[in-house]
Amino acid sequence: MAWADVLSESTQNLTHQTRPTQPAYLPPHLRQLVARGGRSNRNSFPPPAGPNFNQRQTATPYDIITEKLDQVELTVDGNNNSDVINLDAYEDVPVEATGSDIPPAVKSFGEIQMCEALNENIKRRKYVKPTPIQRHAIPIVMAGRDLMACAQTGSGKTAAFCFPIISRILRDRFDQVVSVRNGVRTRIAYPTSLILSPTRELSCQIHDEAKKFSYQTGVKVVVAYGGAPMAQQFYNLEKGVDILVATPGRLVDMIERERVSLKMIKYLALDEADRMLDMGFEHQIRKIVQQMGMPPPGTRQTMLFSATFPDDIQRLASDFLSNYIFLTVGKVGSSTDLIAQRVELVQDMEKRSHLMKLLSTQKANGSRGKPALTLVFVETKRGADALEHSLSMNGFPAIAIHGDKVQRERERALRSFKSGATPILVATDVASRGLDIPHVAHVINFDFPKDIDDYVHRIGRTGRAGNSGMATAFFSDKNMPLAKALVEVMQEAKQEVPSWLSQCAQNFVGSVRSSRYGRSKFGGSDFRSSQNDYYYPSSNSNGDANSFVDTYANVYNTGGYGAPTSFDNYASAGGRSSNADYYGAHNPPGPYAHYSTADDYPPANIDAFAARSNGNEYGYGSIVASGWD
Ligand SMILES: Nc1ncnc2c1ncn2[C@@H]1O[C@H](COP(=O)(O)OP(=O)(O)OP(=O)(O)O)[C@@H](O)[C@H]1O
Repeated sequence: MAWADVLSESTQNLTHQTRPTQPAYLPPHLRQLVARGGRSNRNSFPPPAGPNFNQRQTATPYDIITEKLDQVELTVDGNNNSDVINLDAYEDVPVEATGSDIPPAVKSFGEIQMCEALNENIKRRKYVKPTPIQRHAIPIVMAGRDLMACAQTGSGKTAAFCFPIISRILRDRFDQVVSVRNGVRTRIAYPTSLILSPTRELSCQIHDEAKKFSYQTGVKVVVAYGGAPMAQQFYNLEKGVDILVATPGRLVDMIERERVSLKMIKYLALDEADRMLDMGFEHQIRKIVQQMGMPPPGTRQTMLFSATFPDDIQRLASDFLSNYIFLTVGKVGSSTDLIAQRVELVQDMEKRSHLMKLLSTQKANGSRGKPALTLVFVETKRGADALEHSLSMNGFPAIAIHGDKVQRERERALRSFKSGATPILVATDVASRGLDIPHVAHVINFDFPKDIDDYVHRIGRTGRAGNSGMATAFFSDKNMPLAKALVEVMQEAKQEVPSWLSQCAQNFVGSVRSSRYGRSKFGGSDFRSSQNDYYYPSSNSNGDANSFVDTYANVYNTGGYGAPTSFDNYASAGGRSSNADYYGAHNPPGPYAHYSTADDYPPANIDAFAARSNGNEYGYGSIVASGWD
C-alpha cells in the first residue's frame, strides 16, 4: 500500500468525526503518482498487520504512528534501494529571491559551467538534477555574488555551496597560493575557502561531501575540529589546503598558533549560519570573520545557509555581506511537508512510559525484521544518559550522544546508530542540525525544544532528500509559550493540528516565535524589506554594529527570553567594548549577569562558556559543550 493510500484512507476514516470536510493531504511527491492512477495499485501491497487496521474508528495514537511508520519504511527501503531520492517532492515549493541583478536559475547541472571532473563526480554521486536551492543558489554564487540562503532541511544546501566553491577554485587555480613561499615550505596554511559549521560531526560530514565532489579535481579539502588531536590536523594542513572546513573554536586556536592564515580567503560559507550568529556564539564568529586577517566583504565572497533565519540574525549576518541576494526556498523557518508531524500532550512524569509504549508499537510492527531508526531528542546531557540507560534496561537498544562524551564516544554512537546496530539514538541538540543520517524514520521530541527553530531543525533529521518521515513531539504544560509557534510551523507544512493545541495557542498570548520574529508574521522574509522601520547601521567595518545592540534589545524587550531591557545605554556609550560590560554590566540580573566582570566574558574557550551556561534555562549548555571547539 502506498503512503498516499494510507494517508488518504486514514485521514478519511480516523478523522471522520472531527474533520469531515478536510480533504486528505498528500505529500507532494505522491501527488503525481495519484494523478497517474497510482491509487489503482492500492491492493498490490498486503494490508499492514495490526488488529486495528480495519477498525479505524477505534484507532489509538499508537496505531496511527505504526501505520505511518510502516509507510515511511516503505518509502525508504521498500525497493531495497536505500538511496531513493525523490526530488519531485520539492517541485512545488515557492522560491523567492530579493536583491539587485539576480542571476537566473538553471534547470540542470549541465547549464552551469562547471569543470568536467566536478560534473563527473556529480554523476558518480547519482545527482541527476539540482534541487530548487541548488538551481537558484549555484548560479548566484558562480556569478560572484554574496548570498544569504534559506531552504528546508534535507533539501541539498551542502552541495549548493560546495559545487560553486570547488568550481571557482578550479577557475582561479593559477593564482592559488599554497603553503610554499619562494620555494620555502612554511608551516602556515593559506586556504582560499573556509566553510564554518557549528558542530564537529557536521564539519566532518561537510568535509566528506566536499571531498567526494573534489575527487580527481586536485582541490584539497581539510577538516579541523575540536576533540581530536591537533597534530594530525596540522599534518593534513601542511600537505596543502584549498577548502578548510572547521568548527570555530579549533579554527581560532589554529590561527592564534599561526598555523592557519585567513589572508587568502576568497570564499566563505557559514552553514547553519543562524546558529553560528546566535547568542553566545556570535562573538567568536565575528572574531574569525572581522578580526583575524580575512579580506573584508566585497573582496571575498560570502555565503550564509540555514533552514531558519530569524530577522534579528539576518540583521547581524548582513555585516558580513556585500550587496547580497536573499534567497528563500519555502518559507523562512518552515518545515518540509514530507515530514508527518504529530504532537501529544504528555506530562513530564509520564514521558518515559509513553515513549516506551510508542517504541514497543514501533518494534512490534518493525517491518521486514528491521527496526526503524529513531532519534529521540532530550534537553540535557544528564537527561540523555538517564534515558539511554532506562531504554536499554527495558529492552530498547539505545545509545546517547551529547557534549560531555569524548569525541571517540560521540563518533561511536553515531556509527552504531547509522549502521542500525543501535536503532535508537538519544541526543541533545548536538545532533539537531545538519546531520544527514539515512533511514531515520522517526524523530521524537521527548523534551520539547526551547526555541521553535530548533524544533524545525530537529525534525529535519528525517524526511530528507524527498523521502517521507515522521516526527512526534511530547508537549507539556511548561511548553505552552511555544504553542502558537508550533501551530504556525505545522500549518505551514500542511499538518493536522490537534484542537487542544490550537486552543492552547489561542489562550497563550505572546509566543516566543512572535517575539523573536519582531513584528513580522511567521514565515519571515528578507529583513531589508522592512529596514525603514528599524535602525539599520551604515557599514561598519570593525564590527561595532549598533544593529546588534538594537536587535538584542528588541528581543529582550519583548520578554521572550525573560531578560531585562538593557542594551540601550550601551549603544550610546559609543560602541562595543571587548568584554563583559557588553553582556554583564548592562544586564543585571539577567541570565548573563554572571559574565559581568571584564575577564569573565568571553570565556577562555567555548567549553568554559558551556560549563558556565550548562543547565541554564535556555539549554545552550548542551549545544555549546557538544561541538563548539
Ligand atoms: N541534486 C541532488 N540529487 C540527489 N540527492 C541530493 C541532491 N542534493 C542533495 N542530495 C542529497 O540530499 C540529502 C540532504 O542534503 P543536505 O544534507 O545537503 O541537506 P541540507 O539542506 O543541508 O539539510 P539541513 O538543513 O538538515 O542541513 C543528502 O543525502 C544529499 O546527498
